[in-house]
Amino acid sequence: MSGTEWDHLVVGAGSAGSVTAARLAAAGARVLLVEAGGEQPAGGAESNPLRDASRLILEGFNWDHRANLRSSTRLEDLLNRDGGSGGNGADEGEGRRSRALWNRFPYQLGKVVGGSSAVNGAIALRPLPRDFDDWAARGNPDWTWERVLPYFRRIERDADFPADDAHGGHGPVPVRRPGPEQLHELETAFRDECRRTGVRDLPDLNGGRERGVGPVPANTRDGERVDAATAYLTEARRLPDLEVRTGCRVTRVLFEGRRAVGAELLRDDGQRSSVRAGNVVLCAGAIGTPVVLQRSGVGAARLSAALGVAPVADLPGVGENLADHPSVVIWSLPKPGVCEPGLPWRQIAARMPSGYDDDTDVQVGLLNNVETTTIPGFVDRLGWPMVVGLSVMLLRPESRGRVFAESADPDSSPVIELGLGTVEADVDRLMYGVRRAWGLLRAPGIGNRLERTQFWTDRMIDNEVVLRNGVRNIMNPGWHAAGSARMGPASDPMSVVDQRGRVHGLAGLRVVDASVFPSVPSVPTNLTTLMLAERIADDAVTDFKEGKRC
Ligand SMILES: Cc1cc2nc3c(=O)[nH]c(=O)nc-3n(C[C@H](O)[C@H](O)[C@H](O)COP(=O)(O)OP(=O)(O)OC[C@H]3O[C@@H](n4cnc5c(N)ncnc54)[C@H](O)[C@@H]3O)c2cc1C
Repeated sequence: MSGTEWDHLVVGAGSAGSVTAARLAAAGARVLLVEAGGEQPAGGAESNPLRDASRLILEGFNWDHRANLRSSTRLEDLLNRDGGSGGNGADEGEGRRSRALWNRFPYQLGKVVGGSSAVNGAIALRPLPRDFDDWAARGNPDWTWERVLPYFRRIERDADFPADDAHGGHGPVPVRRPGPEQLHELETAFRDECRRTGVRDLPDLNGGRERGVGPVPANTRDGERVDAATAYLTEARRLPDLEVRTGCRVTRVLFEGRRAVGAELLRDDGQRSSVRAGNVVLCAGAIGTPVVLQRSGVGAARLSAALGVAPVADLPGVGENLADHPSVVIWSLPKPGVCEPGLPWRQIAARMPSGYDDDTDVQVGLLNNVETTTIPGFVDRLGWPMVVGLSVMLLRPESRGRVFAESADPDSSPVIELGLGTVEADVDRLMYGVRRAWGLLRAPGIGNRLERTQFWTDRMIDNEVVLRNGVRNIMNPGWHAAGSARMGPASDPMSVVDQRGRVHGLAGLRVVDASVFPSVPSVPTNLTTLMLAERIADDAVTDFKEGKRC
């Protein structure tokens, strides 16, 4: 290894990496931020498609990951293969059978400066206080609602509830909700029908209260997405000691004994190199981070052996406990003239009990003005140019999946198994939620504005068996991968990092991204990731100022 020794090497310039690198660099640390994707196109919405918050960005700036929505025996096949070391297990023996079960879902996370925050739906929802009760109950008492609230306030510049005890008014991320006059006729009808069926108004879905229907907060300015890099890195990149290196992947972390000392890099042009750093901070996301760890020998010892990499730490939780929010969307064709291209697509949502029990367990949201050409392959599946969806998202799924490297080759794809619906109660709750959403859809204010609905009929909704099968086969993830290197006490054998993001049993290595969530919160995951990064960055800055390595 040669060249500069950095104070911090931050891996991945997504939601967490942007915050972490900016905060460390502002504190005077020499920071190298390495990002596998490229820079964003310069300029506003005319030249930079990533600014357009009226749609998801699923092509051009993404990892081309494929996910299995269920689970398979593929990991067991790999581990049990005789003398296996780093091959492609799915083509052999048992693996062939598991491949037959393979259900490939495009899982296009962000691969660009800004990461997934640059391609996402720009929904800026905070979790519920009970989400953090759960984090604390899993051995993380420093992560209660009271303790994380100041960090949410630090992030936000809330235009609707500016700077009070519960909201932030001066942070780098603008948060804004549509006013009643900005709602589309379908959105007003959705809100009215929710009210009529007993769901009360909740003007602030971020205020900590659970139930209610209200406008969806978004991290947008004048309709343009404000991603984490725009919010945090624009200023920070003017600092002399922050270097952002794009088109460059970290293939593995380098260790001296049990201390991380740097990483191996692979540029898009194939050039390999290595860098040294006092601290390595993995912010490669809930898919990227566990795979880098596994290829570095940090993970289940049996997996290190199967991959043929030297074991550094036996941490079986690396890659396990992967969670995402399953959802079912009921798609309809609007009557001519009801919807318009380019209008906002997700402005109103309701948190409510599905009816499975009395728990507030689903979010039902209206997806409006959705141009099917903006989602790869969608127009072919639906055949309609413009659609309206009622989406039912399960807030706190119990099902878990996993992600693992099948080969030490950094060019091989990770195996992603989301395990959706592997716990039956998740399917049950979604079934009840779909019934609830169907009732809303059939209300005259909404139903009269729709031409027809895809797939579902009254008879199917009424039939228990048909509904269960439909839900099981139609449920999709939300691209909210989390939990695959979870935070928890060292006494929990499946936890990977402590409450300050430090990897158990190792020095010089932190994980700061959605992979360390102890459980997936009741909302899409961006704001929670930013909060987590703000909080751990505080610790990292304190260590740096005291001259300590982590
Ligand atoms: C399509 C989509 C829609 C979503 N919609 C919403 C929404 O509306 N609201 C919401 O709250 N959340 C949403 N999310 C989820 C949210 O954006 C993510 O949870 C959040 O951005 C995760 O942040 P992260 O820092 O953990 O990972 P990311 O932001 O994904 O950052 C990881 C970064 O690391 C880079 N990387 C990976 N591996 C390497 C490597 N080996 N070397 C170097 N760099 C590497 C990646 O390219 C990426 O830039 C959505 C996500 C997607 C993909």
